[in-house]
Amino acid sequence: MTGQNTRTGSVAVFANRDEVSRHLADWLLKQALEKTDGPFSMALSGGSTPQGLYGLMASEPYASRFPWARMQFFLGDDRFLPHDHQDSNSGMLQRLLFSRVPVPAENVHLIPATGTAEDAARTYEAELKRFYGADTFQPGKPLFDVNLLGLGADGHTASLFPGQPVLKERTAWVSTCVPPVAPYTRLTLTYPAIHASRHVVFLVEGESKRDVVAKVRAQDPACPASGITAMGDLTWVLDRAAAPED
Ligand SMILES: O=C1O[C@H](COP(=O)(O)O)[C@@H](O)[C@H](O)[C@H]1O
Repeated sequence: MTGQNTRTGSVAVFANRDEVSRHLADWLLKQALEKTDGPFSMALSGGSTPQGLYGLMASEPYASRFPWARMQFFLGDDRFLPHDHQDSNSGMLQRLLFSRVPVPAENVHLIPATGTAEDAARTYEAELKRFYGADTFQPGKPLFDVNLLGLGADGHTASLFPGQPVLKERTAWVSTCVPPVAPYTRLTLTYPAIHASRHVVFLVEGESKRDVVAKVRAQDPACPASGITAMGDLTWVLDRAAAPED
């Protein structure tokens, strides 16, 4: 399965998870090194799928090659939990990546876990706006160079869950979401904030995701991931197990 469609994007399929991680680490390194006219900003996904990639980025030869001082890291979503909780995406990223590479602490922008979830959403949105330098998105000026997204078996991406009010959000950059089908209150980038990306990359692995990949690629409206668009390009990076048959 390969090909390009303006809305659903291009697809790259790799033999296994290690090859997926290696491809993405190489591609991210190239993107980061080529961006010399300003910081290289990324929104990172949580969950289990990207953990191999994060571990690889923190290992040699990648750890010595990434221009960490020029990289700015944000999260696409998190569970509203203390960062040292085992189910916190921030905690996972700290353990696997940020604590193992020389990225300046001020370049790591974790979603706050204090106050109310609503307070945390507003605080994170203000941080994104400070970084972006404006309160509204400007045409042709992405917020993120790369937005890495995962995909849940129910079609959620980031913490945009099926049937939730957050799917209708067109103004806020960050919102709360309380999915009835998944644990924890979530904070998530909204559709407009994800759209403001030079590259959106869906990273999906495993046979259990094959059907939902096919649904999203067919633009099934029941899957929140079907609503994802990008200012720039959208790419699917899959292992063979997750790739629908042609
Ligand atoms: O809840 C979440 O789920 C998705 C998918 O996670 P995975 O474990 O199936 O890879 C993830 O992309 C998101 O960041 C996370 O909070």
